[in-house]
Amino acid sequence: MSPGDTLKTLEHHRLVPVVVVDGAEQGLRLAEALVAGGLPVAEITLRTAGGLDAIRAVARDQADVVVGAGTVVTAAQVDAVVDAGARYIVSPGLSRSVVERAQHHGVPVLPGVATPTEIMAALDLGVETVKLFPASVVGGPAALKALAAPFGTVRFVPTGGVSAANLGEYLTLAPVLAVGGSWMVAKRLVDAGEWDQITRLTAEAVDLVKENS
Ligand SMILES: O=C(O)C(=O)C[C@H](O)[C@H](O)COP(=O)(O)O
Repeated sequence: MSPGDTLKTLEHHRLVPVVVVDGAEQGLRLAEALVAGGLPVAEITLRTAGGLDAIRAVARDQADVVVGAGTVVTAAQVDAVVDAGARYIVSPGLSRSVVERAQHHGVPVLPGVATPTEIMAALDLGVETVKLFPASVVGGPAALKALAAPFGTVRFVPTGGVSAANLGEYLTLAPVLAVGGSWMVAKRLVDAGEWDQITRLTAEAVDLVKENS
């Protein structure tokens, strides 16, 4: 899959579940639960020591799932997650070294931005799809609309505080490629092995995306 195709797949699903898992086994179970809910997409974060193993396991055993790496903050982590099979990289902020390392590997990178200056820095680096983070704290859909206005080519993936209650407000905005969020894959559900509940919440979210697209 080319870098452009990966972003097209995210745009097709319009929803990126932000996942925190302890390792390969939880990662695989969670990916199965997401697929069962109709969403073959996962951003597995490096917030846990087992995140990298989970990315590797899902990339190897569940090739239909478009697996990306989240919370990537160093160039060395970019190397590690690409080696593990991550197809896209998400970062909480904008780091030149992370972006350039991802570009070196030919893997799409979504740096986090919260200001016009950061959007311009992303454009300087040749990045036109960014994560708005933390979306609810910087002002939610109204902030996204205002930030996007001067930047006609930029697409956004608002993340942070997105939920079933407000995803429609984001998805109806043209510059929004997809939304990111953790509500359907909450860590407490993962730790409790509530895979059916995760599937149910995922299916509900997928339906909401359809209603709002
Ligand atoms: O870990 C990272 O790299 C992040 O960027 C943070 C996640 O995107 C948010 O934790 C998701 O936000 P919630 O849906 O409000 O939980």
